[in-house]
Formats: sequence, C-alpha cells, structure tokens
Amino acid sequence: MFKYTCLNPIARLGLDLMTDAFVETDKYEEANAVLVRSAKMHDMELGEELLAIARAGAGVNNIPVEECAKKGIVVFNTPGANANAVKELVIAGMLLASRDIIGGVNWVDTQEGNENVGAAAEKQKKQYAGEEIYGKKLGVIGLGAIGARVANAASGLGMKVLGYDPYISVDTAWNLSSTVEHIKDINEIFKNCDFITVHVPLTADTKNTIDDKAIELMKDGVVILNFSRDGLVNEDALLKGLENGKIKKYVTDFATPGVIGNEDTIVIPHLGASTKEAEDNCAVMAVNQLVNYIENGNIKNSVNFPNCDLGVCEVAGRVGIFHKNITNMIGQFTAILAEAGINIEKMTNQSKGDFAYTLIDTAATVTDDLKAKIAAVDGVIKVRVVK
Ligand SMILES: NC(=O)c1ccc[n+]([C@@H]2O[C@H](COP(=O)([O-])OP(=O)(O)OC[C@H]3O[C@@H](n4cnc5c(N)ncnc54)[C@H](O)[C@@H]3O)[C@@H](O)[C@H]2O)c1
Ligand SMILES: O=C(O)CC[C@@H](O)C(=O)O
Repeated sequence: MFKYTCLNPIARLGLDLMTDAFVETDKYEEANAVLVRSAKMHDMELGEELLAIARAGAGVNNIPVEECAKKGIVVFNTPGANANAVKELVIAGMLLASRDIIGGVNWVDTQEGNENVGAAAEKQKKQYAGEEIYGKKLGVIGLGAIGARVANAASGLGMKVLGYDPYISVDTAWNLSSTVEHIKDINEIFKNCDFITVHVPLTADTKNTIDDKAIELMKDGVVILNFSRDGLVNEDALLKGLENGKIKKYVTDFATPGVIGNEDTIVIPHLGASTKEAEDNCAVMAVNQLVNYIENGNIKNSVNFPNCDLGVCEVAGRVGIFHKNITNMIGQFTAILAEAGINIEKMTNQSKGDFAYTLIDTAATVTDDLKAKIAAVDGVIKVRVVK
C-alpha cells in the first residue's frame, strides 16, 4: 500500500482517481507521494519514503526540484491545466486597470439607503471614466500555455499584440494567432507597449525581468500585469515607477506588503488558478501522473526527469533506475542483468539535462541482491523495483 498526503486542498475529482493501492495520510514524513499547490517545500525534509511530488499547477518554484532530482524523487506539474483560468483573469486585470470599475462599485456601495442613488450615480460617474483596450498595444513576455492564450484572446479583443519568447515551443507557435507580432528583442516590448504582461516561470534567469532599466524604457502611463510570480518584477523599481507616474497601474496576483494599499496597484489574492475547472483539471492530471509513476514506473510531465513510458508491465519484473546522464550506464545495467541470467523483455532510456531514467522490463523479478548491485554502479542515484 502506498501513502499519499495533500499539502494543500486538492479537488475531489482528482483524489477520487487514486487507486486501491493508495491510502491517504496526514503525516508528510511517512508519505510516498505528495500532492501540493503553493505550499513551500524548500525547508521540508525529503525522506527516504518519498517517491514523487505532484504540483497541481504550473509553477514549481515552491519545490526543491534539483534536490529532488539528486535523490531520485520525481517532481511533476500539470502543464496548461489552469492556463485558461489565468488567461481570463489577465483579461479582467486589463479591464480593471483601464476602467475604474473597482472605484465605481465601491462608491455605489456607500450609497445604501439613498433613494436618489440613480440620479447621484449619473452625476458621479465621470469620476470613474476610463479608456478602452481595443487598439492598444499589449506586450506578452513568455508565450507558453498562459501567455499564448492571453495573446490570442487580446488579439481577438482588437489589441495589437507583441509576443516575446526565445524558447517558444513548436506546438505553441502553431497555435498562436498570426496577428501576434513575434518580437526578438525584449526591449521592443518595453519601449512600445501600453500594457505589458509577464508569463514566464520564476528562475534565477527570469528574476527581476522588470527592473529599473526596463521601466525606464517604457512608455509613460504603462500598465504592468504580473500573474506569474512576484519576484519577476523588482519591487523597488516598480514602486519608484508608480510614485513618479511612469507606471499607471500594476495589476498582480501576488500580495506583498510593498504593493498593497497603493492606489495605483490592483492586488488579487493569487486567484489565477482558483476556478472549479482549473482545480479539477490540475487535480486529475496530477493524480493520474502520480498513480502511473508509482504503479508502473512511467513518467509524464516531470520537471526533473524525462518522459518515459513502457505502459503496464505484462512480464515478471520491472525496474526503474535513476542515474546521472553520463556514458556507459545502460551497458553496465544490462551486464548485471545478463550475468544474473535475467532476460530483458523491454527497455527505454531517456535523459533530461544532467539526469536520466532507465526503465527495464525483465523476465524475472529483480532481487534485493541485484538491486544493490545496480545501485552500486557509479552514477546511479536510485533503483526502484516497480514489480
Ligand atoms: N497566478 C496563478 O495562479 C498562476 C497559475 C498558473 C501559472 N502561474 C505562473 O505562470 C507561469 C507560466 O505558466 P505557463 O502555464 O504559461 O507555463 P509554460 O511553461 O507553459 O510557459 C512558460 C513560457 O515562458 C517561456 N520563457 C522561459 N524563460 C523565458 C524568458 N527568459 N523570456 C521569455 N520567455 C521565457 C518558456 O519558453 C515558455 O513558453 C508559471 O511558471 C507560474 O509561475 C501562475
Ligand atoms: O494552486 C494555485 O492556486 C496557484 C497555482 C499557480 O500559481 C501555478 O503556478 O499553477
């Protein structure tokens, strides 16, 4: 029996897909599988029992991904599963920044008991007049699952869209509206756009994508939207830009002490993925991937190990070997099995960056002795006998 734990609430629709091989525990220390959304895992111990972590969502900056790889713990995420939800909120964010809907609605709330509220509203409404987004220039930094959807939707609303992503995938490029202008120099986004929205993961490379230098290049009255992670926008530079009027509005999904309570910020409490549809999609994908890995050793949508799929094991044994991506590993594994007289029925080996995974179906079960021999090969991180 495998034990799983949820570090955040995970949608029932997903949890119901856990098979009879799993039982829930509220003790993280004894879990073989973890389901998580935004809970920070960097300070949590990665115990010997832990086989896999599934992030029901896209961003994995709350998980020690590299450390997990070094221990053979597979980290999954659910690419695209919440992208539509975020896209819709980004469009809402642009509208909220362009028309003072929040100010107007708040004013109406103050009029409770006013019999003449209709007439008062007609007098008051000029305070909340705004602009349309139609015809305005939107710069999208990062054209992945969310950025591409935002670009297409904004284009459909009549915005002129400029997109920047040096690592864009072929699939995304195919799905991008032909009206989206492909920008090769990020500074062109900074210089030309009325709205700039960031949709990249937070990494050492992308931290402070929007800093003093970037803001200096921007048009006066620019609106910046950040539904990705707070660290992508340098807060000191942002506050300076808001203070001197360069930035008209900052719309963000990330509340920090620095950005709340400022009349030019619209701060949403991380609601990007908080729709029933997104929560269901993420939970279903996360659980399916976890179960397939734990029961079959197959890997799909891992951020630290490669995709690998041998289907359901129909022979006597299956062993999964996590190892460094170096030469002569497979030769050593097959030699150990051959020496033990075990025939290999099927095998796959894939790599991702510095790490690799070899999955082997065998005509006989891999014994503890053989497992130890494989584990002793220089460069092997972990050996898991799946069957
Ligand atoms: N607010 C929310 O609730 C919410 C929900 C989902 C995702 N997110 C955040 O949004 C981010 C993006 O999500 P996604 O689903 O679109 O991910 P994704 O992986 O599909 O897309 C990320 C894109 O960024 C691009 N990229 C990477 N580095 C770049 C760089 N330096 N410059 C330009 N482009 C670069 C990649 O090529 C990729 O196309 C996530 O990493 C997460 O932090 C937030
Ligand atoms: O789980 C959430 O609510 C937020 C998820 C989001 O930030 C993500 O990166 O997918």
